[in-house]
Amino acid sequence: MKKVEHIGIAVSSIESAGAIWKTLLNTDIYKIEEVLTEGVKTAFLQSGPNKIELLEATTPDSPIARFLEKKGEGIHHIAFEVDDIEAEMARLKAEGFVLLNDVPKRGADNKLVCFVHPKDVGGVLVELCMNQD
Ligand SMILES: CC[C@@H](C(=O)O)C(=O)SCCNC(=O)CCNC(=O)[C@H](O)C(C)(C)COP(=O)(O)OP(=O)(O)OC[C@H]1O[C@@H](n2cnc3c(N)ncnc32)[C@H](O)[C@@H]1OP(=O)(O)O
Ligand SMILES: [Co+2]
Repeated sequence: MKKVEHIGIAVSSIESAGAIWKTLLNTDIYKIEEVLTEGVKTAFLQSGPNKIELLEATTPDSPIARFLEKKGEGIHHIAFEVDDIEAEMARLKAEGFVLLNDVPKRGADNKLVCFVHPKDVGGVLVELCMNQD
């Protein structure tokens, strides 16, 4: 794993949470993207080398909708950048981690992603992501 690529934050509304984060970080949202397969709308802000991903549910059965129902707004996942997602998935699987998708799937920002179950990481949902370009 190379570095933390982004921190994902579940929000009820990108409009209202975005306003808070824009003021906090003193920067604008530079990209808004909907990922239909995850049932989410994402908004990205950059703070120095760090990236914040705000996630709003777009469907009632989205992982973000379920998370908001159970836990409310807050940190949803930590994403790590990897060079070779399939190799990293194989390594983690061999180490006994439960992966939430068997093959890499399309994420936001032109990335391939895979999630590791939070029950295997002390209650933290981990995302692996790899640039597609
Ligand atoms: C935009 C694309 C991409 C990117 O490019 O960055 C994204 O970031 S997409 C982000 C949204 N997508 C996902 O989260 C996909 C992976 N998540 C899942 O597959 C599910 O959410 C889950 C983690 C398997 C949980 O689903 P499910 O079992 O159906 O939900 P429950 O509500 O029943 O939860 C079971 C259990 O897990 C705990 N949980 C759920 N989410 C999280 C979380 N984010 N962090 C920590 N723990 C989480 C939940 O509290 C339950 O625990 P118990 O109550 O103790 O059983
Ligand atoms: Co993410």
